[in-house]
Amino acid sequence: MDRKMIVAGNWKLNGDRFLVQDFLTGFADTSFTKVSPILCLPSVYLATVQDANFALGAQNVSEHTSGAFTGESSVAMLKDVNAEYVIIGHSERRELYKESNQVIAKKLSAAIDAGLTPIFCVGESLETRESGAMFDFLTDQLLSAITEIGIAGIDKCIIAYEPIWAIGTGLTATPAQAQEVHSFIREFLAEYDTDIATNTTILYGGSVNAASAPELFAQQDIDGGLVGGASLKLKEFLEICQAAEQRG
Ligand SMILES: O=C[C@H](O)COP(=O)(O)O
Repeated sequence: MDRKMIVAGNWKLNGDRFLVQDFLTGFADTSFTKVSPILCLPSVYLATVQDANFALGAQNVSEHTSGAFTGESSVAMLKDVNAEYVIIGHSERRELYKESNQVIAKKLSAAIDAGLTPIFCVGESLETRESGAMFDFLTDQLLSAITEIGIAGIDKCIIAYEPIWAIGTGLTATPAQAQEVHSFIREFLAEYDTDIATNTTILYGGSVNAASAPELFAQQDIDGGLVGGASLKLKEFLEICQAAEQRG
């Protein structure tokens, strides 16, 4: 098995340059060896980060390379400002900006072609879970990506399972609920390639905090977290990284 633990913070539309500076200072003396911390900042702050003890990610990217697409950033632009990762398919992008599985697949393709690592998000609503259609829904999300980028493309992604009902609600999936879906995702990938299934990093996201992280990260198929609200609090985010370091 070749999976490194990852803790990725997603600041969403939060933070300012002072908070960026606090994180640069707060991480300066850290020396994580088993976990890779990533911060997905609002894109305007990416270029302000130098010599960080964490990797940089963006929260979105255009599927287009250039042109009349007001407000968008291309993969090349993100690379220009040293982003190595980009969140693609977050449920907020799917819901609020109507990003379809097809558009998300094209974004994955653009990112991979440029050498950016996508953090590819999948996850169901409570309604879908309770209707019994959860695994079919997740299969559709995964399948549309594989159709575009192939299983070799998935090998270049980090997958994040984020049940929509657990995002920003304080309702964390239980470790068993999260493990069940992570295991399902790995089994789904194994139908294509067992090595890729074994080696793909799958993060859990949805109200992860310092208290819930150790038990979540102890699950066999959970390789870290995609952390929203708690990634804005330096001390707590460091504690979450530490929990992943101890599991790793
Ligand atoms: O990208 C992060 C997720 O949406 C989780 O956010 P949250 O930790 O605030 O629930």
